[in-house]
Amino acid sequence: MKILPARQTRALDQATLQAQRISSDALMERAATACTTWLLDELQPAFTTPLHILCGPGNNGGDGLAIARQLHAAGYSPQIWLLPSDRYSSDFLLNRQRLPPQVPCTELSADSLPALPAGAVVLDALFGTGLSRPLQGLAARVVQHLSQSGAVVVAIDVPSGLFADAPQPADSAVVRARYTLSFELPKLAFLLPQNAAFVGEWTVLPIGLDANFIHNEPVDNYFVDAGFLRRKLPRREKFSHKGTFGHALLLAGSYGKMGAAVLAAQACLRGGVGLLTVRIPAAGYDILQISAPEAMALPDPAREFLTELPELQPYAAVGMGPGLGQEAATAAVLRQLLHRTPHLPLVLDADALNLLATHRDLLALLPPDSLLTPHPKEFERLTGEPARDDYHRLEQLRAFCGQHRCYCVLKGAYTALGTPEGAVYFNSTGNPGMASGGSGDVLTGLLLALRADRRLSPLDAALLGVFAHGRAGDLAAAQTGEAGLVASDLVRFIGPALQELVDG
Ligand SMILES: NC(=O)C1=CN([C@@H]2O[C@H](COP(=O)(O)OP(=O)(O)OC[C@H]3O[C@@H](n4cnc5c(N)ncnc54)[C@H](O)[C@@H]3O)[C@@H](O)[C@H]2O)[C@H](O)CC1
Ligand SMILES: [K+]
Repeated sequence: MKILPARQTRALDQATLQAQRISSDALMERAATACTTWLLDELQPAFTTPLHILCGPGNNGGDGLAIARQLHAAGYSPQIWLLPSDRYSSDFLLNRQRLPPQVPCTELSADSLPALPAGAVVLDALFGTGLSRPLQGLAARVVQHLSQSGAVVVAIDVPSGLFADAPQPADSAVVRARYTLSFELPKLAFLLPQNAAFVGEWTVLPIGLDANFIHNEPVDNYFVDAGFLRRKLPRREKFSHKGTFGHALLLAGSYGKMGAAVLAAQACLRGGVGLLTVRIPAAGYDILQISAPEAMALPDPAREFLTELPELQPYAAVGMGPGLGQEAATAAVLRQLLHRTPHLPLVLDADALNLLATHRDLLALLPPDSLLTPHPKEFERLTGEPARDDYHRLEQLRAFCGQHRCYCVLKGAYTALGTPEGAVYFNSTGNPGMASGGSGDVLTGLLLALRADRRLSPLDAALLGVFAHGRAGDLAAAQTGEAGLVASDLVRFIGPALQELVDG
């Protein structure tokens, strides 16, 4: 799915009205119907649950008024609270008129705020994508009042006070929603950790906005769900052989961290690689042969860490990083690798990234389309500059990928894949159970397998790998629970996760 900024969202509204020859209030009615349906189907409030709807002066408030009318028609007794303004949108006014007289409608003021018992449901329809400045005065006071209550807050389109695609000043008043119901496409703000406490659980409700417009509109950000990846992973043809899927080389492990090499190797094998050779320090030889018998072991002359780069001629892709350590001799191996692989697909992770950050001249040697997989701390070391906030980090990601012509997987909830062209793809799979040691090693191995597969573009390999890794985590957590999930469980579910992508 594309992620549209607020400005393009308004253009999308207009395009929809023209393409479908409908009035703006008809579109508002659709949006309200989608919200009402969600409330009745998912939240299922009792008829006795106190239901308050806070309405601002624009179309977000108009949505709230239309939802109130629909809830009233369904037998509920919503109470409306209006934020006074000197200007109301025309669809707000129209829906104000359409409101049955039985629905109580009160103007908010500092002395007149709704009493909100714990368990009350509050729909926040104060401000949506039209928010142009931080909330102040009465609106901020209402938000504060809401935060202090134990009410279940459902934000309509966006939690009021939250900018849909830009940071707001620290300490701004923003509604803390339990649920956010957004229309058609997700907002960038929903995908950033700094906004998690405001957005809560978010859902996108389809309201039939113009698909043509969405298709043609250029954007910088994408949300990657299963539909987005449909048919990107080709099935394995009957007459395919191991050459089709490539021979990968993995450089990994050091004394005490041989497990990282094992996990990455197992993930690469489960990722469908044709052949895998693993370069490990000599002390890792038995460990690897026993725990990943399908892989060939190519031990380094040194016992505890890597000191020599093997011949690269046989390989379709090279991965380096898991469990490496940061010895000077290993840094020299990375240097040789970068010098000798101007065209080989590379996947770099963990200590390979830390070595890049401490030997910064190496960054200039990265072959185009290299794939880097840092977590935020490693990414900060790579850029050399702490991010001011999540939006700044995204700008750093775009700049870094553009400057080094690389793909960069910034790991976290909604892992963000940056591309050399400046796009960012947010992943939709995965769960907090994956925030534990070894998960990253598994991702590296899986990505290495997909980069060795000559049928896939660098972008598709990265998108598919990140998605399947998270999906494997979701499948595993269904059995182990989140706390009990360990990286080896991810390995077991890579196969099923990839198969789902093939089967669509
Ligand atoms: N996107 C869709 O498909 C649809 C969206 N709908 C809803 O419409 C809103 C956007 O409506 P809009 O009228 O443009 O903006 P708002 O309601 O968010 O409010 C604008 C209103 O408020 C003033 N304002 C802005 N910031 C502040 C502030 N900090 N303090 C006070 N006042 C402020 C501004 O000047 C305007 O007057 C969208 O989110 C959806 O909920 C449609 O219903 C249909 C489809
Ligand atoms: K809102």
